[in-house]
Amino acid sequence: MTPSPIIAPSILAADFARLAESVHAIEGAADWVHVDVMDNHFVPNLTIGLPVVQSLRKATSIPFDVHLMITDPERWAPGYAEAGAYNVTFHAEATADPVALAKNLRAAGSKAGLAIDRDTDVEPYLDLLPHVDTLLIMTIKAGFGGQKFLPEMLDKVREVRRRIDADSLEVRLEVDGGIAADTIEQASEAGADAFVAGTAVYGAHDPARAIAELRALVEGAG
Ligand SMILES: O=C(CO)[C@@H](O)[C@H](O)COP(=O)(O)O
Repeated sequence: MTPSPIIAPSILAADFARLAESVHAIEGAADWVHVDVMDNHFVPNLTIGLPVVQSLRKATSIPFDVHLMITDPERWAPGYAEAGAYNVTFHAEATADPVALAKNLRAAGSKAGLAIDRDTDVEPYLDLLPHVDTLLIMTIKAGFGGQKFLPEMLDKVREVRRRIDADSLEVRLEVDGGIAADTIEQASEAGADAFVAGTAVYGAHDPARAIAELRALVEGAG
C-alpha cells in the first residue's frame, strides 16, 4: 500500500535573505522542507552549505530533506545527518559506493536517499533499494528551479514503484522538478509518494495554501 503523500517544498524557490521566515510560512502545512545544496561542481549552480543548514535547523522543527547536488558526498553528507537532517540524499552519479554511504548516513542519524538525475537510467540501481530510505527521481536536469517537468521521467518512477511493491520495501519514492498543480497527479499515478515543489509553493501568494492544494490533488489521484 502506498503511504500518505509527503509534500516537501524546496527552499531553492524561497527568499534566501529570509530563509527562516520562509520555512515558518510552511510549518503545519508541509511534511518536510527540501533543502537543495549545490556546489557549482556537480551542478553549475551554488546555493548553501552546512553552516546555513545548521543554523536553519535551530529555527524550526520541520524535518529537513537535504538534497546534495555535490561531488564527493562521502566527505560532506554525514555532516548534514549530524546536523539533524531527517533525510540526506546524495546522487548516484556522484558516488562509487552508494551502499556504504547510505550505511554511514544511517549511522550518523539520518535516513539515506539516493537521487537519479535526468540522464541516468534507474535500472542499475534497483537492487540498491533495500539499502536506502528514499529514492529521488529528478523530473528535470538537476541544477536549477523553475524548469519544465519532463513526463518521460515517469517511466523511471513506474519502474521503481514496481520493484518497491514487488519486494514490499519501505522506501519513499520522491519526485523533484516542475512539480505543480498540473503535474503532481501524473507523478502520483506513476507511483511517487513524496513530492518536491519549489516554484509552485514559494512562487504562490500563500505557500501554505499552495501546499494544501497540491496535497488535495495527490489524494484525489490516489
Ligand atoms: O533539485 C532541484 C533543482 O535541481 C529542485 O528541488 C528544484 O529546485 C525544484 O524546483 P521547482 O522545479 O519546483 O521550481
